[in-house]
Amino acid sequence: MSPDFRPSEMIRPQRKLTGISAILLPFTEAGEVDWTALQAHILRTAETGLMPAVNMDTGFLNLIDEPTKLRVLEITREVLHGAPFCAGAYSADEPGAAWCADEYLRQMELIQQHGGMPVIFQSYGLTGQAPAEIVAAYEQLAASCDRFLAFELTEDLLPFGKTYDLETYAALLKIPQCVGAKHSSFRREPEWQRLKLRDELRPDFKVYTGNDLAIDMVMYGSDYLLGLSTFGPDYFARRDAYWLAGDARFYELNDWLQYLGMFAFRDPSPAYKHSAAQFLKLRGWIPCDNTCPGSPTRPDSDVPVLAEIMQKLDALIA
Ligand SMILES: N[C@@H](CC=O)C(=O)O
Repeated sequence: MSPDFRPSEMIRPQRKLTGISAILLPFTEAGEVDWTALQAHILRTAETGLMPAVNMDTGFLNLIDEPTKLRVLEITREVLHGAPFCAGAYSADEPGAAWCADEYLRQMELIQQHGGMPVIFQSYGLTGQAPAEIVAAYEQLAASCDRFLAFELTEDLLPFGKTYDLETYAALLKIPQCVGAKHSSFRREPEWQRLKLRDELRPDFKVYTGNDLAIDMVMYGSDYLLGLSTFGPDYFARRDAYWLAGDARFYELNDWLQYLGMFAFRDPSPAYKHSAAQFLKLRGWIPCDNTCPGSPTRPDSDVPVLAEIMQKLDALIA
């Protein structure tokens, strides 16, 4: 395993990208989940060719209760009619908690029963362990399913997130059921290192960038599982088509999507979910831009900025 790499030599032109989109859970004026809008957004996302990922950070997985999680899975199964999707498996806990395999296994079973592929959402109990124990935890979960995705999340978004050391990542690559991993450190270098390691050890393994601040990581060999794509699965689908075709229009579309990402994921970054609601309301896709109770908000003064970006993006895909 070598940490040496030249990003310019890693560029993979005209590659078919796999896009997974972490779906925003929309809310009504009364602070309830807007199930109708959720259903429409899952369907809209799948119709663009992106795979929906529900019950992720963008779906407020650590804030919603069990019946809500379950209803999200039911609606996703109903609306997709067998089309593939991913969903976060998570064991809610507190700092200092012990690893709780049983709850993860239960969540994974539920996701699979609904036709989804589990994404192992981190928790204090998982990431608070020593590296060897973290690997053993993933191996334990792997025994219960055919396919799952691992997920490294930045602490900027959730306090129990963790970026593993490269040895731990290499051990994940050796778990056959772990078919990919979302990398959301929000830094390029560890993702380039993971791509290099992937190419050396297991070329079929998917590195999904979760870096909403560097969505061009797809140029270097990453696929993506982004929250930003929930703002505009249609924009992302077009960008990906341009990359596959070697069309120069990829770059300007990517630039404007990145401007949207930089704006929406600025400090405090967890408020990006409110930005997403503001943007989806501007698009006419949800009737209310309330975010999940308990989640941080953006000011109303963001809306004209988002509107300008939306107009530019709409023009670019017209
Ligand atoms: N969009 C992600 C968070 C950022 O990487 C998610 O929903 O999990």
